[in-house]
Amino acid sequence: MKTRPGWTEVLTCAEMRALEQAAMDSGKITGLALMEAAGAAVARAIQGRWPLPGHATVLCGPGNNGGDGYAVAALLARAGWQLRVLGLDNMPGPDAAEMKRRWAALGPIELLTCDAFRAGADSDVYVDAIFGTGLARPPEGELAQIIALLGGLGGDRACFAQRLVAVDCPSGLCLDSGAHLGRPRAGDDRDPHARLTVTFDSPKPGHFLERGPICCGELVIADIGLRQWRECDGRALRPARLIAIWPPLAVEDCRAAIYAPPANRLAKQGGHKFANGHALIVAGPLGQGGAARLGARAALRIGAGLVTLAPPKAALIEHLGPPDALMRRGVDDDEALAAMLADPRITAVAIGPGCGVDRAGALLGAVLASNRACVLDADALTALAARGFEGLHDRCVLTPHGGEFARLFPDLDEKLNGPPALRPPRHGDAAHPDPMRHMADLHARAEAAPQALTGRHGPLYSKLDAARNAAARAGAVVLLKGPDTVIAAPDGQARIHSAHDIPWLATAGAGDVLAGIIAGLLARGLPPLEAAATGAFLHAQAARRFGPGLIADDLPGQLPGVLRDMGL
Ligand SMILES: NC(=O)C1=CN([C@@H]2O[C@H](COP(=O)(O)OP(=O)(O)OC[C@H]3O[C@@H](n4cnc5c(N)ncnc54)[C@H](O)[C@@H]3O)[C@@H](O)[C@H]2O)[C@@H](O)CC1
Ligand SMILES: Nc1ncnc2c1ncn2[C@@H]1O[C@H](COP(=O)(O)OP(=O)(O)O)[C@@H](O)[C@H]1O
Ligand SMILES: [K+]
Repeated sequence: MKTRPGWTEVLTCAEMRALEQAAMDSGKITGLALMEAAGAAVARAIQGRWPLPGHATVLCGPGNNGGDGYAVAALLARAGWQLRVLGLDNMPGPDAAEMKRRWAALGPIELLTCDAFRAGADSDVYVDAIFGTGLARPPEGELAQIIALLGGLGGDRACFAQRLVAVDCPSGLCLDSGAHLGRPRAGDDRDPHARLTVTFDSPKPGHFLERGPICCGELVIADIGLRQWRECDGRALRPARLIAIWPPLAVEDCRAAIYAPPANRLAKQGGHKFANGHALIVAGPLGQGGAARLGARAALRIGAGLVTLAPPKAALIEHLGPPDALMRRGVDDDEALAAMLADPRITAVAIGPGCGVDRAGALLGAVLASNRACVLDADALTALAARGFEGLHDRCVLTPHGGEFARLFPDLDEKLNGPPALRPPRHGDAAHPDPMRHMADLHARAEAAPQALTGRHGPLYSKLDAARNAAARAGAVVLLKGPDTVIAAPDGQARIHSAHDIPWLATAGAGDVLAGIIAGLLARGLPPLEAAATGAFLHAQAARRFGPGLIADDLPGQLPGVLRDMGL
């Protein structure tokens, strides 16, 4: 999946509806104008990729997504394309009905059935405008079969994949979760794969989560004129609570995050190496030191002023090799660790990689009691699951992969990975009687009670819901790994980092490097959410820069190049 560069605010489907409604209720823009803008954006995207007019088949569903489809058909026809339009005989809302009427003045509408779809001549482009953000339950009957046909059922998926343009999303995809309603969460062969997906105003979580990046193809985010309703005196009306960071965070964001002098005690240290913080990486017993060394090397490379590796004394001998910049100090028990952490110049701790569950369990109390910014990974997470969350605080970053997440939050994992249960619609999911007020309410509620918004979700429980619930329960930042890494803070703020483009990052030890990068950034004084999000991004950039064949040892060495590429 490709998107335009820069960080991008993400809106849930309910928030998108509220925004659209607020704009329309202002009286300054109509729903029809928004739909015209949406149709024009899709037509432009098609013409940009297929410059010569050809044959297009447009499949229009029962709602406004279908309305967009009729608008696209009319624009392409006027540009010289040969159109075949299939639609339903329902009565859509007024804007979609107007678009349908406008198309009907230009050409016929065949009934959208499997037989009709199959019977038609081959097209250069297929436009999927069946369902968008309004999908509320699994597609059934004819429409489900047509969606399966688009997915290549009974034929060659490639037959459509390169020619399928999705309006907002490939139909059947839930744009709040990235899963397909009514189908296995892991996906199957019937998921339509688009070459191109054009979405409006902002991406939705489902474009980045689970099956979304695989099924959406290239993602185009089209401005349809809603910006001014998201801003008030230059401020976002709604705080940026959910941000996607794929591909690059804007370089400026990254620069600010990494090199702006942190407004904390570190600044008092002037240009001294301590101004860049001191990270302590706890290591494990003899023969298991590699993971912690990977993390320590990464913490050094990302710019922590000092990094100390702390194995048991008996294992010090294992760490005699490079890097020479790394300091080593034996730490045998919690008392020794507490004594070490009495030094206020140690600004962050990472514990877990290669630590051993028993040692991690024995040392965890001292780490948490020190109240330091810390990363809890690997064995520390297993120990935490056994010990309970007491002592966690809002400067802790937990970095579980799926298995560790299941140990820590079994009920949330069950909701995420168990049989999908559709939720009933909730307050705020439907149009609000006073949408302008509704947007202002969203803003106020987010500031006053941050958890209020995190309960707003789509029909399926998503990875975003799971990470947010976990962070709220733990009272710490949770970074839930995977090709779609979700980072959530206890106050409901979240980031999604999509790494679907770098499957080679899933290699032994990559997580240890990530823990080290985050520890290094925490040591430098970044707030936990930013350290985790920026760390996930830089980690992935290192993997992108190296390319296939990557082993975890290669990642720290790529970091200077990553920073240089960003002009840092
Ligand atoms: N929200 C916005 O700001 C804009 C939305 N636009 C378009 O409008 C779309 C959303 O429109 P709608 O809310 O009408 O939703 P959709 O067009 O996605 O479809 C929902 C319609 O299908 C029905 N439906 C839902 N699940 C179904 C199922 N499983 N089987 C059969 N029928 C089902 C619903 O009752 C509703 O009528 C967006 O995806 C986008 O394409 C654009 O026109 C521009 C602006
Ligand atoms: N399919 C994938 N594509 C890209 N990145 C992935 C994929 N699966 C996992 N990752 C990333 O690879 C890293 C693996 O970390 P982890 O599971 O802790 O491995 P380890 O314990 O071996 O270090 C994480 O950063 C994770 O987000
Ligand atoms: K669609």
